[in-house]
Amino acid sequence: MICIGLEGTAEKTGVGVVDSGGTVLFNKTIIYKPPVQGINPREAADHHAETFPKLIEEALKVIPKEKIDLIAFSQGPGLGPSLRVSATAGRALALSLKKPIIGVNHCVGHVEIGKLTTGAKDPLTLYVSGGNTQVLGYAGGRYRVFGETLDIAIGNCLDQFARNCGLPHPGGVFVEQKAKESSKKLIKLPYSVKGMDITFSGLLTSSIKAIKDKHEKIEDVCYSLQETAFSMITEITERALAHTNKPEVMLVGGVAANNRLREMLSIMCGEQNVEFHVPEPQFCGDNGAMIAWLGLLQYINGKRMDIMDTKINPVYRSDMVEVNWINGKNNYELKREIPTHLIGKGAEADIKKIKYLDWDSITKERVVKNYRVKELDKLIRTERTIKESRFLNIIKDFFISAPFVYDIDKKNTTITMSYISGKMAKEIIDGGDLSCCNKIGKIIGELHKNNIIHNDLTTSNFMVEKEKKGNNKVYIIDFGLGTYSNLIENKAVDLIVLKKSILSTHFDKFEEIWDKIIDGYKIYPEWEKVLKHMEDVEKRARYV
Ligand SMILES: C[C@@H](O)[C@H](NC(=O)OP(=O)(O)OC[C@H]1O[C@@H](n2cnc3c(N)ncnc32)[C@H](O)[C@@H]1O)C(=O)O
Ligand SMILES: Nc1ncnc2c1ncn2[C@@H]1O[C@H](COP(=O)(O)OP(=O)(O)OP(=O)(O)O)[C@@H](O)[C@H]1O
Ligand SMILES: [Fe+2]
Repeated sequence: MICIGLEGTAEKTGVGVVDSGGTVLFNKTIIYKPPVQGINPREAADHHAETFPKLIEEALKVIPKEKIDLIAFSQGPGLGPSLRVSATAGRALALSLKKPIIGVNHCVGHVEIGKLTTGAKDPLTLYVSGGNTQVLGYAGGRYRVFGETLDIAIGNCLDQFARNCGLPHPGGVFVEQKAKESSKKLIKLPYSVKGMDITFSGLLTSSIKAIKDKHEKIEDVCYSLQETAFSMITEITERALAHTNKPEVMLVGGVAANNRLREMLSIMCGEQNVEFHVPEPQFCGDNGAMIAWLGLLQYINGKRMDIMDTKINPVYRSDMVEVNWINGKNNYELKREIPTHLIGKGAEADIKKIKYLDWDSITKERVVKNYRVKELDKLIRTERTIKESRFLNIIKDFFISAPFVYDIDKKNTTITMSYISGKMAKEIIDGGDLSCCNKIGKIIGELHKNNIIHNDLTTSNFMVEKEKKGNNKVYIIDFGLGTYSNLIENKAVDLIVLKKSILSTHFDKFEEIWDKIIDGYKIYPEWEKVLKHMEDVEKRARYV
């Protein structure tokens, strides 16, 4: 079976032809370059209208039209005017060739072409492009979003920065070039990570200010912007890896072309002992082959679409797609392995069990992250070690259960603390016992009452110990990203980070878990305000 795929979600027009054996028979992309300002959606759509007929004709010269069995097009997400042209081109082609049509999700297309061309089987995928920044992994019939940007995409950040500084489009390419010419002076820019999620708008504003107000050299700002932004995305990928224990990482999307980002991820994967995959450049950015391949996967496994179903969807999320082409709970049973001398290995730290005096204890050592430049790495590890030990001490005043800090070694960024003999809440919940959820909510309510924001709330950061009476004692751990704030906004984001991690990890029991957590959270008198504000933040962001 042979499928022709039409890609036109933004400013690139792509046509690809793929057969059901996974051979790419044709793949060509033409990019519309806006003259000065950013992409004008109408002009991009005009570009598609002009370019699709030419590219389709070219493809059909290589693969005669009689051999085409299926037409696939990118249904979303993307810019409305662009999507409408690609859908119209798809429908016209399907009618004229009298063949079936299928609309596919662009983001999942990136993942599937990546798997096809790299051989990755069950990767945690970092998808970085002009419109999206997501950490995706397959679980229970869908690609789950473990982490994502809470504001703009990384590619958009690089493009907007470039535009503001007079560099051409696509900005990412020119930022990479300029960064190479830098004397490697690292300018301090906001490093904003919230658990497995991330934000870029503060980083964008500060980078532009560094040029315009502080008159820093553009090469040094490009270098610092790359080092900061890519360290942030590598960190959230590593955190999602520690959370999911996937055995492979794959990098896809237009920004995957960046050599420094590839280098960082490859170093991180080496240190986590998991495989790293990245497709060849033609399959990193938007392309027609990815649309054709995903169309084939869905069609062969029984998905059918009427013309009526081919309406575009500009906010089509990756986790909305029902995956009908992967069998079983997980298609690949291998898991990331933690070295035997450790009891835990998170995104930041190695956890070892030791005896301190006579007590069962652990050391949490924030190990050197070789993917980050040394000065940034040292700063982050030191800051977080100090913060974590402070918060662990402070919260004792509020009767919140957490490990006792016995010792801090700032030089080696290591904290010695009491050992909690229980299991992670994640495992307990996975086992069907939700009795810890209410207490989790209470702990968060107590923190927020005292204006403490955790910033990494996941079910891996709560531990549950069974007490003799059969009760559960719930502990909170891992305060390295914590901050003080009385802003409802920050409390809302704290809960959104938790909500999204539960949606991706405990998707089949989400409602039940969330209701119990919110029930507990109601000990915080302003809970209603926070929940209301969560809705506003969710509406404002692109992820709903
Ligand atoms: C929805 C869809 O239209 C959108 N597509 C998209 O963003 O095009 P894509 O080809 O995947 O990525 C383009 C982005 O990739 C960046 N880019 C390209 N080469 C780069 C490089 N060497 N370094 C950094 N960024 C680079 C560009 O600056 C631009 O922001 C998406 O996938 O989100
Ligand atoms: N005091 C403790 N007692 C027992 N086990 C612990 C303790 N602290 C941490 N662990 C185990 O080690 C794992 C990793 O710890 P922690 O979350 O503090 O590390 P991290 O590197 O900061 O994680 P993250 O990936 O969230 O950044 C925990 O999920 C837990 O299983
Ligand atoms: Fe894309």
